[in-house]
Amino acid sequence: MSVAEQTSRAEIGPTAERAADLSDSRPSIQLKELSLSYRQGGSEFRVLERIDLALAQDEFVCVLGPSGCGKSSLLNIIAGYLKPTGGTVAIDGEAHIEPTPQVGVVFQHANLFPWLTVAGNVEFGLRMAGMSKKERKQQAAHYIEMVGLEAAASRLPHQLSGGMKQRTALARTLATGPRIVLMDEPFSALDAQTRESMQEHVRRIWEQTRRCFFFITHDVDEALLLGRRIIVMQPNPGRIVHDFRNPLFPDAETPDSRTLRSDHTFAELRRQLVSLIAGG
Ligand SMILES: Nc1ncnc2c1ncn2[C@@H]1O[C@H](COP(=O)(O)OP(=O)(O)OP(=O)(O)O)[C@@H](O)[C@H]1O
Repeated sequence: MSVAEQTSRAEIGPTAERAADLSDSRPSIQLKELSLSYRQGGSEFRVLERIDLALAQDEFVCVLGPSGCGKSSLLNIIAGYLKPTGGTVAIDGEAHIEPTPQVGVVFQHANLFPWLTVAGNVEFGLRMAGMSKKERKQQAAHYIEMVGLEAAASRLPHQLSGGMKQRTALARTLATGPRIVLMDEPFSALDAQTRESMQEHVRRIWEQTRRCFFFITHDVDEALLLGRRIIVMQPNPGRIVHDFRNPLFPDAETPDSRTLRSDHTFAELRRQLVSLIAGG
């Protein structure tokens, strides 16, 4: 590849070049003119303003932005936990206003039931949904295997490492069959080595499931290594300032982290993203 080609590949385009518009897949989740404000004293504090976003059913989207730009608020609205002040959220054209099994969430902390084993935690939502014992055991075993925890299925949460707890949380969320999986900085409490291994797990799981993953992170490297599409937000009020396809994934192939990091464009994309997040 020529230097000119490498440079253009590393250029982050303007917001106008919406990644969603370039997508072949039909949108699964659609946010239109979304806004969120809180009343503080006598005045209004605008957290999110005019967010328009279409998420396709098989995308891996990473959301980056400085602290306080409204990333978690946006995720909580998509999850149905928070009601926007304005605008709409729709799943397959249907208004989405409250939590539904179609939207799964993985938080920074796994929040497992301490009295249930890994298998018990993964089965819990399935039991609540009325699935038969045999079926939910099979379903849970499938997802426990997917996250690589077969050998730990009968352990209690206090017998698990941080990474294992997060893998259990991911299996629990995936087992309920959501259309979209929202993840709010799921690896930020983990050490660097565990974090890298979790990134490989998530990348492989996305490959296998091809569901929409909406992944919030503060870590530019993490976004570049995982996100096929990257969204950058800015605060005051929180809005999307960039939304682009990650040029490190030019096709359907999913190279591993080492290959991606050694790509000529990785460092340049990283530099541009750090500058964008800093408001450059
Ligand atoms: N219940 C609330 N009342 C008033 N302001 C709130 C409330 N919840 C959030 N905010 C404000 O909304 C803004 C966005 O918060 P949010 O947690 O969504 O940001 P964030 O980008 O996820 O931040 P971080 O990266 O630090 O987690 C912040 O300024 C926060 O103080």
